[in-house]
Amino acid sequence: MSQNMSEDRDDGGTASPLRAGIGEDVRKRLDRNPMVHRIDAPQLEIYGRQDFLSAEETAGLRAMIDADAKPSTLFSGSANADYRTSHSCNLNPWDKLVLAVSDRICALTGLPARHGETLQGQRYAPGQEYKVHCDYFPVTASYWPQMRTSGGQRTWTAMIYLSPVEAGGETHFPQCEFMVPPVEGMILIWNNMDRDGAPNRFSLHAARPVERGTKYVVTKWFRERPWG
Ligand SMILES: O=C(O)CCC(=O)C(=O)O
Ligand SMILES: [Fe+2]
Repeated sequence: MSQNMSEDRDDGGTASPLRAGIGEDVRKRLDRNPMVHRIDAPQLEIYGRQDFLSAEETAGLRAMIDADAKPSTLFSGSANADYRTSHSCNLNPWDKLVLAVSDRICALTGLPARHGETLQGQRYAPGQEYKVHCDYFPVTASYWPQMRTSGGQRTWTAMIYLSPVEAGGETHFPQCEFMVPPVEGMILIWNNMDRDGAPNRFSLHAARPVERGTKYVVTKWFRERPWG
């Protein structure tokens, strides 16, 4: 393999001033927002904010998910029957509510709208889960060259809980030894990169199986460059 090819392939997997700068900008912005609290995890930048959406907004998004959700696939497109057992869908980016929620996420984080992927909705019935994974792209994946030219690496993830869950359904960060129980209307925001802008293995996470109730979330993944 030529030097050039290996540089191409490794671009998303190494330290990067661009990604480090994005991390710092968002961190500074969230740190000075009194409504936002930093979750105490020394190896991971992760924040929460309660009441990010109203009950009317969460109900509206749940209805959109119920109308469109299909069995979830993995990013790789692989049919992995028991890895991600939820139902999911991309939400219509031109819908008024979806636009308002996306704009609010961008205002909170300071991240540009054009770096954000389409808001994705997800629903978990009892027993359904999303096993441990990282949201950033592995540069060894077959789809990486395509991702690299369509916005590059994923940096921050913003996820909003749209329903209370009676039992189970926590978002678990096993490398950091904590989990977040779903609270309707709360947004969780974390940086998938470390301080140097390299993929952070401490961002590994899972959606634990729902035990009782139904869990709904929306997720927005942000790229290091404009997406598309
Ligand atoms: O549902 C959750 O708690 C986590 C979802 C998730 O990991 C994702 O959408 O990338
Ligand atoms: Fe995830």
